[in-house]
Amino acid sequence: MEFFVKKILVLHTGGTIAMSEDEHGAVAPGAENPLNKFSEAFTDQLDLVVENPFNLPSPHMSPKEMLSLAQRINDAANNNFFGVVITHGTDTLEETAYFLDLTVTSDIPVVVTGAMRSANEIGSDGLHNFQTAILTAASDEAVGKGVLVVMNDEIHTARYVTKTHTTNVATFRTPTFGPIGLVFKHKVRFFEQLLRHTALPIDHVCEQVFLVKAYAGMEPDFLDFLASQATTKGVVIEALGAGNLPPKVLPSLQKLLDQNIPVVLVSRCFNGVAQDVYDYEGGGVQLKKLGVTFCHGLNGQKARIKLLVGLSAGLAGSALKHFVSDAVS
Ligand SMILES: NC(=O)C[C@H](N)C(=O)O
Repeated sequence: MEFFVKKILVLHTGGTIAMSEDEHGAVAPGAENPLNKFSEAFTDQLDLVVENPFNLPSPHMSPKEMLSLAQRINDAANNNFFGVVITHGTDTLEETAYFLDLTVTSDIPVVVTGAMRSANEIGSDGLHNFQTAILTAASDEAVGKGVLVVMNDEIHTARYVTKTHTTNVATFRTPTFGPIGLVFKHKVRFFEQLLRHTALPIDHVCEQVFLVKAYAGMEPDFLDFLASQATTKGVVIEALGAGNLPPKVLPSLQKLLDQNIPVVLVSRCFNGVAQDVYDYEGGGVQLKKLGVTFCHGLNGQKARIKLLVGLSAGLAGSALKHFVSDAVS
């Protein structure tokens, strides 16, 4: 029987996993990504093709870079790659991972990973995460699971995972649902499966989609400002509790909706799903009647990515509402 060597595309994009610490403890990128030294590590079992599309701290990442990654992955899927590993800074990793989840049209495993400690720090987690991400991307069970985030021996879905700690290596968690698999010493095990959605291929990104967090005593100024800007394409609001807002902002929401600017609501709570439960002034029942779209199950930054992808794909009106409101669609 012919021995089939799986071809894995590795895309290094920067972040702490590609950085080192200096003698004063400051962490920064160097001229060479330290992970490039380890590309040979799996060559007898896998054919690793390594590319360095950019070397950015992830706060420098934007939907334009995310789109170029999606295009490269779609291209790789058509060229006999079994899977893809992306190394990425952790600050915005969940946004890139979810963007790819929504826009990569193939079923091949796509695994995003990063590190909380840079390459030369004691207890550095980069190489281990890189290795387990490769193991996952090469596993037959990862096919058709959507984009995955592998960190600290856990496998999370791009749709629900979030960064929960500023520095701890166990920072990536999936509130409400939990991880869907684990990486054992030499094996990948899945325990759950996500309801899949159909990806939306896009060829450009419309970036003027804003994210606003609600708080006690919120004044309408910021939403009014967004409503006054001709460039505003959409607004996501992290609302209070089950999905409520201070009454003072209702006229600003009306101004946005009157201009057909979609307003999407999620909860600022760490767990749970925004719903139209309360019928007091500013409560979810009234917000829904006003025309606000409730996004079920995503956090604010991911609802923003979903709205941005929907708008970039040309969706509008009820089609956009349906796409954004259901995390599964
Ligand atoms: N751990 C990390 O990667 C954090 C870093 N600031 C980044 O996202 O690029």
